Amino acid sequence: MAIQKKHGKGRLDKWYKLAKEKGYRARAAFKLIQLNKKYGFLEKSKVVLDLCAAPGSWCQIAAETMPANSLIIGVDLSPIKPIPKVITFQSDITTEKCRATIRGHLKTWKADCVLHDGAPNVGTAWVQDSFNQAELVLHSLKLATEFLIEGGTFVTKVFRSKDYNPLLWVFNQLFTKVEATKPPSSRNVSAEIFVVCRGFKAPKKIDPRLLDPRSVFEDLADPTPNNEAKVYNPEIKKRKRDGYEEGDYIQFKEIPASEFIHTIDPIAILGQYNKLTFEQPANGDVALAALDKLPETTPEIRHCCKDLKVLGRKEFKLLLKWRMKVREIFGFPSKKNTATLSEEVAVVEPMDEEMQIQEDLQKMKEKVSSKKKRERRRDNEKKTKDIIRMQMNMTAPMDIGMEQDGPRGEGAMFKLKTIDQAQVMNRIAKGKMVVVSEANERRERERDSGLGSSGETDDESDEDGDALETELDQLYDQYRERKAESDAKYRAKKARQEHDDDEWEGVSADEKDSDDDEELEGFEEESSDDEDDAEDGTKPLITDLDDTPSEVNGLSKRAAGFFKQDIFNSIPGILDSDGDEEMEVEAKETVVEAKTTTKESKKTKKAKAAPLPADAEESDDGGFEVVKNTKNVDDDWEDHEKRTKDGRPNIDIITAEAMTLAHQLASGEATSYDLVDDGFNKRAFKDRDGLPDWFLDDEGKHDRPHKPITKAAADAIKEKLRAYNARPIKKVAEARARKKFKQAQKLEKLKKKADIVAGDEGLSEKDKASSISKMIAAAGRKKRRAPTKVVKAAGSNRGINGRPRGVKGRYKMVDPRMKKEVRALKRVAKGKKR
Ligand SMILES: C[S@@+](CC[C@H](N)C(=O)[O-])C[C@H]1O[C@@H](n2cnc3c(N)ncnc32)[C@H](O)[C@@H]1O
Repeated sequence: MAIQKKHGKGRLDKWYKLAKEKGYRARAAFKLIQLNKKYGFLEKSKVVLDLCAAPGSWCQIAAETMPANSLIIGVDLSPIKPIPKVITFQSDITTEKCRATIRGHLKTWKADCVLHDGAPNVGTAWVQDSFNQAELVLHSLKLATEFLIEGGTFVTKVFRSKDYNPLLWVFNQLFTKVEATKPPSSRNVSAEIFVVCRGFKAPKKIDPRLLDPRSVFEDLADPTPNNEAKVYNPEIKKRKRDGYEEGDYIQFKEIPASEFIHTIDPIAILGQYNKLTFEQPANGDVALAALDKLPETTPEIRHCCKDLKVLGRKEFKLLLKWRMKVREIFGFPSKKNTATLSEEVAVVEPMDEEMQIQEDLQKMKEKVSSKKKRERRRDNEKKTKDIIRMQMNMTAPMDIGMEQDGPRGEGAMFKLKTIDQAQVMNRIAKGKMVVVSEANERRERERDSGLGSSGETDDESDEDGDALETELDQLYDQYRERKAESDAKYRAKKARQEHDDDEWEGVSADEKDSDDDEELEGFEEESSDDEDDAEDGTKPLITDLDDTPSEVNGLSKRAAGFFKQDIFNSIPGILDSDGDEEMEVEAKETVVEAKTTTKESKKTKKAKAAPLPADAEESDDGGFEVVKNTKNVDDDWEDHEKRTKDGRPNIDIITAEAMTLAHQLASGEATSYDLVDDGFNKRAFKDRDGLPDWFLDDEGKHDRPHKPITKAAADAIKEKLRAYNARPIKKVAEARARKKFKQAQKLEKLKKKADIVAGDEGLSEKDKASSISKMIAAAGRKKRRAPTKVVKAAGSNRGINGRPRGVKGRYKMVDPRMKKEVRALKRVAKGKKR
């Protein structure tokens, strides 16, 4: 029997349990049941030969299904425990002895059906096994051709490997109908498939080559594996249900790091293996030892080598660069070497002067253009970094480009303008990371054109690295895209991210639309988008900055911006708010945004919801419209909440923070305005656009204001919780109450009876006292339960389910066996011996 992990995942599935229940020796029984259900070969057969039959579940099914007095012969390498109506013996089906034994059992009969469910023992040494599955199938087919009757059926298990097609071809030569099928009980992860060959042609002579593994399987030589495709195009990688690839049975593969240096296809190694090892083999590896000692083999490199499957593009690049360096040190041919070599070998003919000048000119031109491109790339990278920094609140938008334009940042605005021409600022204003991908795209285009980073550089040593990077970037991107196609989790994550982005854009529907447009339209068409935006009234960030007058009411631009916040609107004299509608609109949006993002501000507003409307309506011009908006949003969800009779929201205070807040409000220590103010904290206005989820999740844990709590509030909450916990469970409380009620009823009855006895004039005082005490004693006595009736499970009561006829009250069914068992148990308990 094949060695299988007894408790492996999925091993104890429903078929396994069903087989146990039904008394079949293996879950494989269901495979034959299902195959037979589809093709119905067993019912028609009188003689069946089961090759590789241990432990014998197929024989069991055959014995169950075939007509009475059928002949069933089972053979296996492993012994098979006797099965009624089945002849079994132990033998190797590939041997002559086995063939002779079968012949002996069959005598002159022919088999109607030959079954084969064999699998070479799959253990650690399966690879070394002399017979692989396909060969075993061919051996079983050989026996089938010898013992099958004309028109008979051959059922075999085949593994979907490169040998599958040749096998099918052979079957088709010998049978009229060949069908491959996978019964439902066969595990999806298993590469096995069953081929049912019907209508044996029984040719008088069979070409021996048809049954010779060498000639059958040699035709399809292993195609050269495309390892690069395996790494970057996983869609052509076989799925797990097809089993392991031929000759590739190990999941965890490691290879000496020296091999990685040696190989001409390093990407293949990175894609195929899990680990690059520095461990010395038994017979020693000088190259590996040298590699291990090289200073270039840094701890980081070693770390990367430990698990190749978790590496990203950066680490792959690192390893490839390391390989190149080491190859140079070892003197292996590299691109550089080859170039110099070919230069040396090539016979250089002297050029005439004009050609020389032209060539120099061309070279200079190329140099200049590549330099420009490099600079542009650097600029883009810089900008991308700046934008990310800005989005992470590490820098203000005004700082962008300052480093490039000198300490005073005079040219910063011009730099921003340059960005604006490319509609970058628009996107920044919308809080998208498109800019980043745009920069990437541009870089991509540069690479595609064969220039950019892969072009010539001043520094020769960069050249190889850049080319490598470009190539790797492209391959890695392809790889990720393909992975995304096959990886549902990744797709879902990506979709979620995109969805999140949309939600952010959703602050204004127009923005969303225009964004969608942007994605559809090309880069050059984007200027029209800008115009649309301007029409929509959504001003790009750069225009806002320019539009702000340098002095407002004698305040500087920044100071004016600060005092334009809503909070100062109600204070007369700070800023003339006339004509500042735009700023108000912006402020409103910001508040709504802050509300949606910050749970804290939500909570605060929830607590404060009731008194707000009055305040909000009080002043129209003081920027309280913002609060009005807020209220509307709050109302939506508050309507769903329960309210008390006086219309106030029914809020259960369950945290110490909320209790402190409530206490402060009640005692007048804090006002509702303070709560609103608290909502406008530094965290409320954080721009979280484009930040990775993991970062936001982590930040979310700590990035919220910690409200102070008072000891009294904490004690109050504790007390509240204690009271909650002290409450008994409803059912227990009900039972207790019922018991109490019954007792009270009993007492009442007793009192009445005692009164009657006491009022009886015919009784002496002594008699009265004794009868009352008797009554009390009787009431205190527990009612005796009616004894359990013992019913013998015999006669009409034998094997019945439920209450026997004519028996009321508690009963117990007994049978003679049970009596004996109970007695025996008692004896054992007493320590007696029979
Ligand atoms: C999956 S099990 C068969 C299960 C069987 N059909 C049942 O229903 O119980 C595969 C069997 O093939 C047997 N086998 C493998 N190579 C064999 C060989 N050369 N000759 C005979 N049996 C072999 C193994 O011993 C193993 O018991």
